[in-house]
Amino acid sequence: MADIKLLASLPKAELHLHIEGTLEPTLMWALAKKHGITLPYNSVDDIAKAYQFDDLQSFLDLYYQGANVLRDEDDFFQLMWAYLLRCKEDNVVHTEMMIDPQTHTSRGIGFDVFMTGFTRAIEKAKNELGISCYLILSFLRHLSEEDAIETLAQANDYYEDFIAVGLDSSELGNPPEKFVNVFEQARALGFKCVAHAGEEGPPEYVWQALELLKVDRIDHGVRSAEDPKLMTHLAAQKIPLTVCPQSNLKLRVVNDMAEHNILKLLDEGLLVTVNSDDPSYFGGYMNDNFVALNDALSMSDAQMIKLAKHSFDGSFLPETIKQQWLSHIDDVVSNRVSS
Ligand code: HPA
Ligand SMILES: [Zn+2]
Repeated sequence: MADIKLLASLPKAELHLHIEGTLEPTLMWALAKKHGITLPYNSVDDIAKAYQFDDLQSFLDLYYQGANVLRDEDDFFQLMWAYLLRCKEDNVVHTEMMIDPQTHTSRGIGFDVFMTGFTRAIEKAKNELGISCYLILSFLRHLSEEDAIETLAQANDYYEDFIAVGLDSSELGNPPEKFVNVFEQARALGFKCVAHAGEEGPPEYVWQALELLKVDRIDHGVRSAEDPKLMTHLAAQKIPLTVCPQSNLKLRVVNDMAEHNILKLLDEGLLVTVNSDDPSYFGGYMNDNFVALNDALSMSDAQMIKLAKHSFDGSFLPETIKQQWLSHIDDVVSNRVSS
């Protein structure tokens, strides 16, 4: 069983986080009141109680409904700032966050509104909390590729604020091959690429994300374990998998945390990382996910340290910065051993 005091002392990066999924019931309630929006809940407690899901789609329905309270620049600032304060608590020093622009543009809220709020909070976090942030423009895969292409064009004035493009929402029936052209355009513009694959979808979707979308990492990817050839490929190419344990449990990708395969993937040499996905909806932020794994699977200190190191290895940070954080982790570990 890993030492939880060690967890707090390890710097970590978060690589799979949807900013709209950090909307806590208290903020949702306050923003609904501010904008005169009627929610289908009677209290803040009622909101939290509604977060029981059967699968990905049942979650997405509430997630898009919740995002409807985000209306003005300050709402987006508050959302981002609250998450970055939580990062500080968990010793998350770097975060690469997905934004779903179509969730907002489809409601008539433009990039000028949400990007201004988000970047104001990010700048404040850089200065006051010492946290670095990258943004990932994520396309909603239940919508058409034309819609994704239009969204990429609309982001034109904000390209320098994004490091990558991503692909999220309803996976089954919306395979990566649907988005070949928009990912090709994004790569030509210099963006890194990520995609959700192998969460509910089969290993074939992970292959498509790698071979057709040419992604730099896979979000989730836990179903890769069903394909030995894919496992060998992921290990050999050091493709990061951004795994989200509490999300997998809440969305019934696994039936029991004790059945989660992340440590098996780790021990088989894959570059797996721990992430919170949509922490407000799934019951925990970064360290909560580590604790849930540790409680169910009793990870070793060595596994915990490796997962923290992988979070930087799998990030889009420049090599020099990655190395600084990796040696920082070595220092934390050796000080602990010697004290
Ligand atoms: O885990 C997820 N999967 C797919 N789409 C999402 N959008 C937010 N979270 C998720
Ligand atoms: Zn996700």
